[in-house]
Amino acid sequence: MSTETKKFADPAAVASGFAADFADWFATQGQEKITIALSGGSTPKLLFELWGNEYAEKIDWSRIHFFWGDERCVDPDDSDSNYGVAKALFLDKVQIPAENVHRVLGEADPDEERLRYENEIYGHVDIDDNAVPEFDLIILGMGTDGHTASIFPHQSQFLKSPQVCEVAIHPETAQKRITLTGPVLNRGKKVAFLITGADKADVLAQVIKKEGDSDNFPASHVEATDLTFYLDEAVAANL
Ligand SMILES: O=C1O[C@H](COP(=O)(O)O)[C@@H](O)[C@H](O)[C@H]1O
Repeated sequence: MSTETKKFADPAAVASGFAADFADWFATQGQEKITIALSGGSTPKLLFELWGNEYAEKIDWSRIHFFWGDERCVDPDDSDSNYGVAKALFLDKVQIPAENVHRVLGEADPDEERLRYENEIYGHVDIDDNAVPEFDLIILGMGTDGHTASIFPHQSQFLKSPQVCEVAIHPETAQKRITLTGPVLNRGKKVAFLITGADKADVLAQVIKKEGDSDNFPASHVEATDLTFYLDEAVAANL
């Protein structure tokens, strides 16, 4: 297992640093089809803008199949939709076949969609001996409460769920979400956290140092074999 921490001056530098590493990693991938789970929220927006502009012609996007680590149960054109954000900033700007974009149907019944999405994942992603999907790359974020994907502290049972996806509930808004579970996050062949902002510095230090309340933060339970934290100076202040 290798865990690396990379620090950058600000959120824009985090996005550029990750995008550059991503391009290098992509160049080493021999397989025709590459499976990637994207994160949502505010942090990856700068990355999506870079991919949609500077990297539009630099990557053969047609080899990539995109999935989502989590999605809010809203219409795809709702401003809360993780898919909607990626589509507007990036997917609409690059040459990628529509069939390579595997969005969670946020507008569907969550319990039915959880199962449909699991099948969609099984149709494209390698699995291990225990039928756990192994994405080539999973990009994650972390909330101020230590949640990752949509595994929140009050639903930490999803960290060990035998399912591929679960229906999560946001602790404050009660918004339903579909999330990949802990075993799937941990089986990602490569996992990258992009985390920025002073308001997450305290929690991040506990997550990385495995101190304090770290056990209660879902992000601290991601233990993939190839794990990298891309951080800005503000969030890395207490490391
Ligand atoms: O709700 C979510 O939160 C986390 C962190 O988001 P951020 O806005 O603090 O960057 C994100 O990773 C997840 O995908 C998203 O749905």
